[in-house]
Amino acid sequence: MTPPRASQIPVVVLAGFLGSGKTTLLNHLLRNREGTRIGVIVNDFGAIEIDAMTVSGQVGSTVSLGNGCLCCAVDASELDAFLETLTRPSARLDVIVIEASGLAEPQELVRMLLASDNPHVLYGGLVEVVDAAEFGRVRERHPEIDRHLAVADLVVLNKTDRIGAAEHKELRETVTALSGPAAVVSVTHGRIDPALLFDPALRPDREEKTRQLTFEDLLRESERERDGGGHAGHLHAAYESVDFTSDVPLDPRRFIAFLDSRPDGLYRIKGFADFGAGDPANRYALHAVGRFLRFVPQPWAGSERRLTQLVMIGAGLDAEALRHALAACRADPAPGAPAPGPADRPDAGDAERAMWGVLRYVQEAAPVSGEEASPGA
Ligand SMILES: Nc1nc2c(ncn2[C@@H]2O[C@H](COP(=O)(O)OP(=O)(O)OP(=O)(O)O)[C@@H](O)[C@H]2O)c(=O)[nH]1
Repeated sequence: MTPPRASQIPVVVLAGFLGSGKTTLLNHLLRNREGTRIGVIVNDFGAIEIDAMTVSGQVGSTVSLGNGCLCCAVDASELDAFLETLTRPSARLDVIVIEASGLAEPQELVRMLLASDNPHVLYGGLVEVVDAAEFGRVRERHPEIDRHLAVADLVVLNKTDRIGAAEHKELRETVTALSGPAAVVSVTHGRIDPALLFDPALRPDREEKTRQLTFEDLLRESERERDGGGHAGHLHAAYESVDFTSDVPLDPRRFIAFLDSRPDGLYRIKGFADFGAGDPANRYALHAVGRFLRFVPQPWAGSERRLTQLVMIGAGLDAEALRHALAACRADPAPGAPAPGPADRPDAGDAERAMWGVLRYVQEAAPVSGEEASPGA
């Protein structure tokens, strides 16, 4: 039997004004993808499978950006057609990035993605790249940048090498105020940590140890040399990752209240939640990016240890406060009980009602590869 692949693929929208550094960031992701297969849709209306691009060594020049505007020129059905191709199991992609034209209204693209009826598409966030050195001038010419920042899930303040510390501080304050709850990371040359956008692939066919040096490795090597031999240490400087594990089930109402008021800067949450008596048969896979939240119930395996395991990724997170807030979401044991057990659980009706808040965000799992229509069509 073929091992099931992820049934839903995150689709990330990469936006930003002309010259802000979108292509640079995309190339950086391609060079540091660690086996993750990335599909890219660019606004010359082509869908490019990235493995072919990296192998050819033409990453930068192959992504020729047309003059068109993706969200105007590609109507919903065309975008759906590209996504349909790229989300097919045969493409074996782990993440798809749509690079929006410098002039595109990114919120249109986000709306199209959220409205897509392709069951394999999972919204992966809106990343807005900002040219730190040009922000003031761009804002004068294009006041709509405020609107773009307001809807972004992650703001990448790029080209910070071109401004001084005081200007940087002031700019961060302005951008943070405009972007509300979005995480803001400062970088040079688009070097965000790829883990902000996608997880390293856990691919069964990945030849991890024995593989040959690839072109991608060479590109990365030469980039390091250019940076003065330092390893890509700044990669990890820009974000924090906080994990939380509990063997006491979560109280669904408290957990939803936590999610509804999650702190600014928290860009992604992923993992699994155990709601105990709320749904003893399933764990709930959780995917949150920016303000977007989705649960997918998945049956517990018989022997599986019932745990809640969450990873939170963002910028400027207060790890202690987050863990504390999550600990407070745990279901209370019954008074006097030494440890929670089946007898302590609330009555079934109340437990079910408590799940209503969670069920608002539930999407049934998409079929896995074996159930798909033939891909070659
Ligand atoms: N100094 C400096 N230059 C950068 C940085 N990031 C990108 N650049 C340069 O900025 C220019 C524009 O970068 P691109 O990645 O092409 O920007 P883009 O947003 O894709 O541009 P469009 O396709 O025109 O919208 C290129 O010459 C990059 O080499 C940075 O952090 N610092």
